[in-house]
Amino acid sequence: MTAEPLLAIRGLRKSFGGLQAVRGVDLDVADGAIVGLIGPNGSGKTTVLNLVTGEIAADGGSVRLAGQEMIGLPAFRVCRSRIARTFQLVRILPGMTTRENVMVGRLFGAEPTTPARARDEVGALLECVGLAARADQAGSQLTYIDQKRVELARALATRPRVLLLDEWLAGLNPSELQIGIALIRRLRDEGVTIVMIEHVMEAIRALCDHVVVMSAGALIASGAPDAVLSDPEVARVYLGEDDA
Ligand SMILES: Nc1ncnc2c1ncn2[C@@H]1O[C@H](COP(=O)(O)OP(=O)(O)OP(=O)(O)O)[C@@H](O)[C@H]1O
Repeated sequence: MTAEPLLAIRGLRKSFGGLQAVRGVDLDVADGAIVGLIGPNGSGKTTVLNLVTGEIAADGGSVRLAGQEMIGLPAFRVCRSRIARTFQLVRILPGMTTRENVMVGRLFGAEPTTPARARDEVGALLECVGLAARADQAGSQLTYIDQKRVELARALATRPRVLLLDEWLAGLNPSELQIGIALIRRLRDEGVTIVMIEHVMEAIRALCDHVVVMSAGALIASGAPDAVLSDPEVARVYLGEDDA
């Protein structure tokens, strides 16, 4: 752990009408860590990501990346500040090819470059996520899993320091899951700090240095994966809501 966390979330709040979706969340993410964000459906996990990335406006609180405040910035500025994400329900550009989708990240993220250079550079990312053979295929023709790979490559193309994954491993078969786990580990080893929302506990145990649990908009537990996943209160919120 470094003295200053790379990402420091304090008192983050968001209500939708009368529903308090996020009620005062504090979270430190150390540089180089993989942090797991778990909890039952509707507990507020994706809303935290939406607040961090500027996709929706917070009611209160602070999100600092290396000391720089993100709250109040539009989403594209958060991205250029080096926070990137994938979406729970994939959002690729279906009329563009795989390569063009990833180029969008390179052209509009941090340190944007020319289209010609972006075209050359994204080749390595397509290779990294296993999409080199489908570089020129239309996004609309890709399988769901390949669309998830496109989203990951596009996020990486923006050159993030912090990568937020929203159930990126969901829906993978057992061998794809092992490949996905190895890929996330490799990204961390290459210097990307990762926060991952995930229901696949095998992946949480395999990857995370630290796990935090949300229930009804609040953090109810945090710590090392084995300790958190054996916490009776954590089991209760999952099993009680039939949601593990
Ligand atoms: N834009 C919105 N407008 C109204 N309510 C919302 C909005 N976004 C989220 N919510 C509500 O806020 C609560 C938290 O939702 P959120 O998607 O953050 O949960 P989650 O923990 O990510 O769940 P899941 O695991 O199902 O993705 C839910 O009750 C949800 O219906």
